[in-house]
Amino acid sequence: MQIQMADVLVSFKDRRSPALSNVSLRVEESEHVALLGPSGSGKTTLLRSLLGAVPVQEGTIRVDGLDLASTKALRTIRRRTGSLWQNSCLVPGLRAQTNAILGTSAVWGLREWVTALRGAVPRRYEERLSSLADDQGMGPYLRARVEHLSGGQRQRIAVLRAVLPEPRLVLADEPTSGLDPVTAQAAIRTLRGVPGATVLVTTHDLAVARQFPRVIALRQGHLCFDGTDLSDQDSRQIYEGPVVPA
Ligand SMILES: Nc1ncnc2c1ncn2[C@@H]1O[C@H](COP(=O)(O)OP(=O)(O)OP(=O)(O)O)[C@@H](O)[C@H]1O
Repeated sequence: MQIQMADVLVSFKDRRSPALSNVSLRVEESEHVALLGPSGSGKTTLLRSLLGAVPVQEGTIRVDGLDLASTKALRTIRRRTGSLWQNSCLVPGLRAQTNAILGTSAVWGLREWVTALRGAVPRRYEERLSSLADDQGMGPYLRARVEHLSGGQRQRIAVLRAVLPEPRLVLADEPTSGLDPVTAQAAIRTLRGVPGATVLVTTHDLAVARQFPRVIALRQGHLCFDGTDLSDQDSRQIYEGPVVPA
């Protein structure tokens, strides 16, 4: 899906400075973008704004040409998006595999609900889930209850949940936090493996960001970098330099 943000301002109540200031950017269909920036610079807010989850006081956001100011457009975009957030909320008491398929529930029929409620995986997702889980090293844990998984294992189940419906937009907020380098690599591969999807991933890991064809950075709510190659000097500027909007 194509994303167009024009002069977006997001300001939270009781905050001195806006979380996003005058942000304009365009991301093309199928583009894969890493979003960098110091803690509190507005990365999560930017992702959330694409799902209408934060108050946008000024500017416009269009996803797939649809203006997110419309509730109907928002519903459409949310249906086509797979997302993963920090402290990804998995449903306790359910198996990992049930959590992993939950993102597909909008299209389940009665038989699939019954299968899922029994803790099994509806047939049409079995093969894809098993192959994605194996790639994440999660095959042996699919039948475990999520509260018996480690933080990193839960994170990987959240990755599976985000991509299983084959969304057209993938939004992932720090998907590699808490993962070892090999597992982090697998998580990024899975998130970027949805055919044709536009992918936006926030990260604090420069090595992860450098794997993406495009990197965008925020500093105190302003866009401060947008490019294809992130040099060491660029990264120093993003984290330590003065706030100069791109
Ligand atoms: N719901 C909210 N209410 C009030 N302030 C908020 C809210 N969400 C975010 N903020 C503020 O907006 C600013 C940007 O936050 P955001 O979570 O987008 O940053 P971030 O770049 O994702 O940070 P991190 O890397 O630490 O996750 C911060 O100053 C934060 O305190």
